[in-house]
Amino acid sequence: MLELTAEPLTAEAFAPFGDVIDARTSASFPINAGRTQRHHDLAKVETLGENARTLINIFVSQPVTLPLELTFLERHPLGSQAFMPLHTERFIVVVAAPGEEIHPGEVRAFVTDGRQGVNYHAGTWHAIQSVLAREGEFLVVDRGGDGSNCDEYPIQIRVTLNEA
Ligand SMILES: NC(=O)N[C@@H](O)C(=O)O
Ligand code: NI
Repeated sequence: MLELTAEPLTAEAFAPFGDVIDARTSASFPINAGRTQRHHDLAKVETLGENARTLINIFVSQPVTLPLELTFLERHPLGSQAFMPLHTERFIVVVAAPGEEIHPGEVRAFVTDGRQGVNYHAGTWHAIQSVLAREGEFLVVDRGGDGSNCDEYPIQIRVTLNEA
C-alpha cells in the first residue's frame, strides 16, 4: 500500500502532470469595454484520434471519505481532462506522469483550495474525481470521439490530509 499525504496544489508542482486553472494567479486582459477581464488560454486542451471532439460536461460528485483508499489510477491517452469547481469545492488530486508504468515513488497527491481547477494532460495517470466534504459540481472539459480513451492501472494508494 502506497501511503501519501496530500500537499497543497501549486502550478509548479503540478506542471509535469497538467495545468492549474486559477483566475487569481493567471494573467488577464480587459474585454467588453473593460467590464470583463479575460483570463485567456489557461490550459492545454488535447483531443486526439478519430473523430475527436471537445466535450463540455458537468459532473455532480458525492464526497469521498478520508483517508482516501484507491485501487487504481486511470489515464486518457487520447485527450486532456479538466475539472473546474462551480461552488468552491475542494478535491483530492493524485497523479503520476504519463508512461506505460507507474513508479510508486513518483506518485503525487495534492489537495485544492476550492478556487483551483486542474487540467490533466493526455496520458497523465490520475485518480477519479474525489471531492471533499460535500456534494460537488464541476465543469469538465474532455475528449469525445472514436476509440478507447480510458486505461486503468491497478495500484493500492491511501491518501491522508495533514490538516487540523
Ligand atoms: N470517467 C470519467 O468521465 N471521469 C473520470 O475520467 C475522472 O477522471 O473522474
Ligand atoms: Ni479521468
